Amino acid sequence: MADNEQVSAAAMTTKPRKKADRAVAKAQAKAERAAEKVKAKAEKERVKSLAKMAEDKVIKELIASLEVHARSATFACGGVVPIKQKPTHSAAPTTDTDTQAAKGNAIDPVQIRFGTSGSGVTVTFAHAEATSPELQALIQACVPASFGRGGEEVLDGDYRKAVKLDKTAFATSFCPYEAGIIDVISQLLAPQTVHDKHMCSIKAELYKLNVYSAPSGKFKAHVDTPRSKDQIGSLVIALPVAHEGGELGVRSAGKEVLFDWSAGEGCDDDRCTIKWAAFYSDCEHEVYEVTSGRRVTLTYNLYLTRGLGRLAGSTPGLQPEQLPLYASLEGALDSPGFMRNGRVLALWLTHSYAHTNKHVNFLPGSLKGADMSLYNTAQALGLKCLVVPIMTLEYGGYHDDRPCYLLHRNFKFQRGVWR
Ligand SMILES: O=C(O)CCC(=O)C(=O)O
Ligand SMILES: [Fe+2]
Repeated sequence: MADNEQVSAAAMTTKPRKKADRAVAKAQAKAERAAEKVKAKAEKERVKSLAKMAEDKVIKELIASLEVHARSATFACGGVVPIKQKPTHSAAPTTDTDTQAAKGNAIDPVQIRFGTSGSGVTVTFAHAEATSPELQALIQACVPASFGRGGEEVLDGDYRKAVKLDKTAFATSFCPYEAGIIDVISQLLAPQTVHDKHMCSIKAELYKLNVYSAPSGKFKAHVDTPRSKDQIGSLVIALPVAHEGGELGVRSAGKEVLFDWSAGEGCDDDRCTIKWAAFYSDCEHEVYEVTSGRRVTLTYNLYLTRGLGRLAGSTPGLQPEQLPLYASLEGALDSPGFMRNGRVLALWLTHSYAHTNKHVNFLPGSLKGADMSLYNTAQALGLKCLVVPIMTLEYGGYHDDRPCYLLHRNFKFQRGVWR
């Protein structure tokens, strides 16, 4: 009995021990499974972070390429148009300007008429003559030039020292279309490519006549107030009047282009020219101080209008396939693992747009310079592109302080956020 009791006690003690062992083994197995899971997760994270690093590298390279693209793109252009001179008995033409004039590109001397009906005055700009009585009378007829500050027109000689005539106060024989200037601007600032669906053209509208005189005639750094939502830029025509200084500096993406129209740059009594510059509305620009003489300019507002469509057989000037950006973007898209899940690649635009006005919203047709060639490059690579304004948090949407360009093979819009 005592033995039996012992056996049964042993049996009783063995049973609970087996149960405990099983529990330990179960816990061990669970812990092992958990450890394996953690290991697998860590491995997955490692692979994911390697893929992310590879993708980040591709994106970094692409961004560098986009920055170069933005910096090297055209945001301002300019040129020289010779003025026809009275025939002389001098030797055959030798300079570039003379050769152009001989080829028939030269325009008639520019006339400006102003004054009240019946007592009007005509100034003819055919020589770099800063002292003619007619020019003096023109300057007398001008009034101090104001500029926009905080939504108001203000006069502040420290910021802008110039006089002006509004377009209602004068007439000019000069026509930027006839001079071939609008053709050049259209090609350089509103280039069209085979990939464009919407043809656009440029319309120039006379705005003002300005005179910046020495000493200290200037207009400090500013961005022009757009005169309408479809304004794309400004055109400045420098009439042949002798002066020093007064260079026009135009800036975009950290670069400045300087237009120097002072004497010694090809304007004297024998070879007289019109000089011009055009730039996008959102470019900061500045007229440096005029140190001698007078700088007389006509300004035009440039608007984008819908064109008539491509003429059969015409060859567009821009071929995105030849832009360095094409190779970079193609390389990024071909990289294994780059946005495999079909996310959106959002790229900031270089220029600003009046995108909120539905009536004149030609986007993407109205994209400027670097932005248009980016759009066309993406299209040439078969990407679906959208130009989309990014909302600010105040309006309940996705926030960032820069406008956004979006492109990728597959993209979708979810809960107000591009993913
Ligand atoms: O005369 C120039 O070159 C530019 C003038 C200007 O910036 C303006 O009128 O807004
Ligand atoms: Fe300006």
